[in-house]
Amino acid sequence: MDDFYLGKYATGEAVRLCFAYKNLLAGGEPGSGKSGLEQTILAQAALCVDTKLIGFDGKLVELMQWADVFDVFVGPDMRKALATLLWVQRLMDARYAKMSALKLRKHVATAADPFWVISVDELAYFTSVAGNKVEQELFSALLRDIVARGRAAGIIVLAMTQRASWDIVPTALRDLFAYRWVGRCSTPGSSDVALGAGWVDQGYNAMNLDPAKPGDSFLLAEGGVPRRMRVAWMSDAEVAQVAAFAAQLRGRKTAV
Ligand SMILES: Nc1ncnc2c1ncn2[C@@H]1O[C@H](COP(=O)(O)OP(=O)(O)OP(=O)(O)O)[C@@H](O)[C@H]1O
Repeated sequence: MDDFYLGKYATGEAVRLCFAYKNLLAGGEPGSGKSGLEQTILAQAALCVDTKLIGFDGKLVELMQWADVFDVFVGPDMRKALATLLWVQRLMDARYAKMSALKLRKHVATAADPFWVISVDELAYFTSVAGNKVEQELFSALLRDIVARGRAAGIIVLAMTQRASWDIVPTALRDLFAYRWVGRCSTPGSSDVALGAGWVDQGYNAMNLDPAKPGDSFLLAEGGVPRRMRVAWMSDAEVAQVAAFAAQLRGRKTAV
């Protein structure tokens, strides 16, 4: 989980990020390249033997190719979504109890006690479309708790959203993400919601990204300054090949 390749900075350097103990928020209008980013990350996480994966896919489109790789897959099913987050919260609490007993500040991931990567696509589906208001609020509260406390316990959240707006990504949630990525947005406000307030005024405005270049984006990594980048792209056939190999690696299915 410590050296993932995501694409190239505008300067030509490779974008490499450590995902151990780091969460990522990705926002951008439809077609801006969020799925490309998500697939690139999942393709690498799926090949890590000390990592388990949970996919939330309200649209049943983006993550279906990883269905045989996910340890838990949640489609458009709010009850399963909530049950899954409650299970993750219990796992997190149990890990904290163990860490506290062993006087450890971080969970040490092993194949037997791995990292859990939770990919949520699309955040707004579970917080404002599916289920009723009480369920949506519970989903938001559980996810916020997991993003806030999960890192040290080896639980990593990747949250994707087309709707980078304050109601979907409140500041208190956004600020918990060490990594923030924004693809093209239709308003400067959305750009700031994803990256952080004030970046548009400093010239980092995702509304100015070229809509003809999906994957063109800004990446803010841990308190730095956003950097322009282009996400690497994997075709459906390439994703299918990696997914089949990862499934085989995980003892699920024979690779094609
Ligand atoms: N990094 C990239 N390089 C080249 N082409 C890309 C890249 N990212 C996306 N594309 C192209 O743009 C299309 C839309 O991208 P993608 O599905 O990733 O957008 P999205 O933001 O996830 O959209 P939605 O919110 O509708 O799911 C892709 O099908 C692909 O053709």
